[in-house]
Amino acid sequence: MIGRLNHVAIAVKDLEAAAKVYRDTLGATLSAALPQPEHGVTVIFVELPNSKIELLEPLGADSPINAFLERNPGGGIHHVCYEVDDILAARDRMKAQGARILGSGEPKIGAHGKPVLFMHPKDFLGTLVELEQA
Ligand SMILES: C[C@@H](C(=O)O)C(=O)SCCNC(=O)CCNC(=O)[C@H](O)C(C)(C)COP(=O)(O)OP(=O)(O)OC[C@H]1O[C@@H](n2cnc3c(N)ncnc32)[C@H](O)[C@@H]1OP(=O)(O)O
Ligand SMILES: [Co+2]
Repeated sequence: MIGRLNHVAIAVKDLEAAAKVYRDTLGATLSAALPQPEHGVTVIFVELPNSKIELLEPLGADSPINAFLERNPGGGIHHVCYEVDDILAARDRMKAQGARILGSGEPKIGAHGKPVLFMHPKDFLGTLVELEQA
C-alpha cells in the first residue's frame, strides 16, 4: 500500500543552527522556514533529488515534539513519511490491522497542503510513521 518516501523528519531545538548544517556543511537546497501552528512545529524542507528531509523545531508550549527533544536534546530522527493514494482507505486499513492512529483520527493538512495522519511508534518498530496523501 505505501508508496514513495516523502520525507524523513529530524527534530531540533534550533532550526537556524540545523539549517546551517544542511545548507553550509552538506551543501543542500533548503526551503524558507514555514510555521505550522496546526502541528505545533516550524519546518524547513531540505530538497534532495529523490526525497526530502524535514527539519522540525517546536512551535508553542504544547508542541508534540517537546517530549522527544527532552529525551534527545541534541536532536534526532523523529519520523518517516510515506505517500499513499487514499488517506482514508489507508487509515481504515491501518485500524483494521490494529495500528493506533494518533490524535483525533482525522487527517490534518500537512506542510505540503496535503492530508496527513500519524501512527503510534510502538506499532511500527519504534518509528513514528506519517502517511501523506500524494
Ligand atoms: C508538518 C507535518 C508534515 O510533515 O506535514 C509534520 O510532520 S508535524 C510533526 C510533529 N507532529 C507529530 O509528531 C504528531 C504525532 N505525534 C504525537 O502524537 C506524539 O509526538 C507521540 C508520537 C504520541 C509521542 O508523544 P510523547 O512524546 O508525548 O509520547 P510519550 O512520551 O507518551 O511516548 C510514548 C512512547 O513512544 C516513544 N516515542 C515518542 N515519540 C517518538 C518518536 N518520534 N519516535 C520513536 N518513538 C517515540 C517514547 O519514547 C515512548 O516510549 P517508551 O514508552 O518506551 O518510553
Ligand atoms: Co512530517
